[in-house]
Amino acid sequence: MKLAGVELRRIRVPLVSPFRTSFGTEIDREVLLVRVFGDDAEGWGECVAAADPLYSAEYVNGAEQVIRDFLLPRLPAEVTARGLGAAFEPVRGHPMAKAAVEMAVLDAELRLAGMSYAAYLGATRTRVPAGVSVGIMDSIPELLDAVGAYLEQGYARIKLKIEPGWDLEPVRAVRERFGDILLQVDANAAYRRADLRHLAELDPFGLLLIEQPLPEDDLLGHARLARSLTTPVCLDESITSARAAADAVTLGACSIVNLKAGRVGGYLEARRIHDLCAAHGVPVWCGGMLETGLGRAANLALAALPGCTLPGDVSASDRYYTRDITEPFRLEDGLMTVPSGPGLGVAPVPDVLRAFTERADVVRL
Ligand SMILES: CSCC[C@@H](NC(=O)CCC(=O)O)C(=O)O
Ligand SMILES: [Mg+2]
Repeated sequence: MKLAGVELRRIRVPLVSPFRTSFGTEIDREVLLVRVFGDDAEGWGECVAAADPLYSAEYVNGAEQVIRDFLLPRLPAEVTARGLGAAFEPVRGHPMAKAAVEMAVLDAELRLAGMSYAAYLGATRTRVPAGVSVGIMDSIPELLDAVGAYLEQGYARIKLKIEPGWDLEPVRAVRERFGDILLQVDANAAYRRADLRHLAELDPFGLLLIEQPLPEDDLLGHARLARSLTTPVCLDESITSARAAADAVTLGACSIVNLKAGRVGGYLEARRIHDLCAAHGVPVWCGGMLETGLGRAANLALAALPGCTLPGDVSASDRYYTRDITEPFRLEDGLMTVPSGPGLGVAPVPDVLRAFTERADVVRL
């Protein structure tokens, strides 16, 4: 399709409560939205890079600059989402920036074609079970209250953020209070090879998986850990592309993969990782980056692919936001409905978007 321009919009959305991980605490989300428009369509993309480069090397101000200065000048006159991989290839790295542009172009294309993200990606379900990510808390009682409330709401799986000093005790407390619920942990690379014996003490708790215990570039450390654990190792930050996924699985560094479009450069690469893992019997599930309803819509389409056999971090809008910029996604009977409208199937609510907007400008092409 022919694009006339791209709007870059920065919004700030408060979180319902602080979200603490091993790499820091977020109290609000500074989000970069990308809106592409042409004579016959528009499409929305959400950049998942946070304000600070703590989850990975990207950060929202940097992503915005990379999009302005290096990606938009490379947009071909006739643009397709499939063609962006080659167009953006000369730009090294910056997968979250690239993913945001691709997401917007794909949305515009699919709205024009009257096809949903779910249909395009190959979703096989119209509703998916939702897992929820629970941050590090100040006390065990506070954690148990939060987990109890999420289970009350119907979440199918609990994921606990852990770090050295907050791992065995919270897992034990949740197991003792709530029994054999689906339970997993995510360390966001907080441990080191010296901690392998300590991490093996998680085995008795029957966790679904332990997510990214070691640094993203330590595949051999994860392979050594995987050989010493009964708990499956899942990788997140390490899986930066389909090739990285193939290498991690071949090396035995993981037996489960967290799918995140922003981390791998877009939903097309995420689909390729899904297909590769499915072909080798490696379960995948859709991870999250505290997306607004725009990214949530695309993630639900991804979560509905056949290889996504574990509940994803695809929680309802109110897990993070009192007001989402789209109509809120709700959890019903423990399930999230996959949008079925053209493209993302959702769009920002204008007056809510205006209320959260800090600045916006259009880059004419
Ligand atoms: C700010 S933490 C974002 C990355 C984290 N994401 C989550 O824990 C799930 C977030 C969500 O529910 O969107 C992860 O490493 O998997
Ligand atoms: Mg993770």
